[in-house]
Amino acid sequence: MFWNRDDRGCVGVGEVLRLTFSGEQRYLEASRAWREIAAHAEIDDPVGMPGSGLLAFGTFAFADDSSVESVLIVPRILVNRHRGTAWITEITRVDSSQVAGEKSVPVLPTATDLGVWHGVELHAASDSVDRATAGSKVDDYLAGVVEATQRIDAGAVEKVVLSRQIAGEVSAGADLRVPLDRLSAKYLDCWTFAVDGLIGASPETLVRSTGGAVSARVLAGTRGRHPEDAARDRAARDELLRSAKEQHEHDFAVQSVVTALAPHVRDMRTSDDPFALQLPNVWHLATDLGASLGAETTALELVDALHPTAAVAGTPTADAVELIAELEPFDRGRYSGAVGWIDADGDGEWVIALRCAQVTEADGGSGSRTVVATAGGGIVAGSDPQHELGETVSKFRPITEAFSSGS
Ligand SMILES: C=C(O[C@H]1C=CC=C(C(=O)O)[C@@H]1O)C(=O)O
Repeated sequence: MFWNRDDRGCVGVGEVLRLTFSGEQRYLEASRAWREIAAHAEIDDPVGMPGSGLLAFGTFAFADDSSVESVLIVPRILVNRHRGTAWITEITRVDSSQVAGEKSVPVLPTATDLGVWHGVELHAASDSVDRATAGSKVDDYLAGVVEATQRIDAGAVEKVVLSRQIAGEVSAGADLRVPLDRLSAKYLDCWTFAVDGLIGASPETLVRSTGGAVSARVLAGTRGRHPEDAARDRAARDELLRSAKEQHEHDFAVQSVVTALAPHVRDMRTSDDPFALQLPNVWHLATDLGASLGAETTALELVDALHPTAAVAGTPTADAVELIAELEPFDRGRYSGAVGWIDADGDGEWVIALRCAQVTEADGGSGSRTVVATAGGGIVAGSDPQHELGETVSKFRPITEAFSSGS
């Protein structure tokens, strides 16, 4: 397991506890279960930093009725760093499955060079391929966008986020630290993560809650980057900042976060106007939000209040979620759900699982693993299907490049 942004993050090794959740109450059930575990844990934490002591990583499904399970995983060993400070945490489980007096031997990870990587091309499904296992079809996506704009014109929703999938196979023995290393080296403004096979680098902080301070970064509104042509790149950024359509789409996302957080926080403040966040693959309209935690609320309870924001579902939320279920021909799984960590105080950092891929367990026979990446975008009145398709291509880039055979 891996969680890192620039000079802050941690690696989790092994697994002492795995809790699974599903259904509408998954975030709240996870929060309740975690409170219970934390209350009974004996913790020796001389570090006292965000993420020190007992911690669980989690990845949650987007949809209430997803067949993909949501998990909290407590690693056996945690290796953390926070700027200039680094520490190791060992977690053991003392219950009936462990004999009294039994000694658990810490297995510290040893540094090894990055291993074999042959690369994988991720593709949308063609007519002849089963879309459940090999991505969705581009034509289905384009038809979905057309249908969505018609529904918007008819007043069914104001905004809906539609996504599509691409897929590929990584060969047996492939070292998944290679794509992770590439993501983390390139996407410095993003949280790079690997939790239960979900690998990605997300720029969107759903919520961070540490020591009573709450923050979020809301993103919606996108333009592809043109790093090879500085003038064109600047023009794309300026056009994004001026676009009434993108500002409108962004406002929905900010409003959904402000409304959901308001009952749980005090002194909420946001940046005045959206700013242009520069990532290696795209420009995004971004709004940063800060607040103080109002009552004793865990980070997972805040996630429950926030999910799904208009950046990944739409407006109004319930109608948008229904339309997504109707127009997307696949289960999103953990894409656009929350991924992050929670500690024994209930503090945590959760990002929206974007720019990511789910890697399956190795196949028993061939040893290969399937990689399914998902990306989407907000559809509002006047959205153009080809433009939206291009936007998904830009949003897939972190994953297609990280998993490619190139260096
Ligand atoms: C839904 C995705 O991005 C969201 C986050 C930022 C910008 C978005 C947009 O401009 O549509 C999306 O709301 C995705 O990356 O799959």
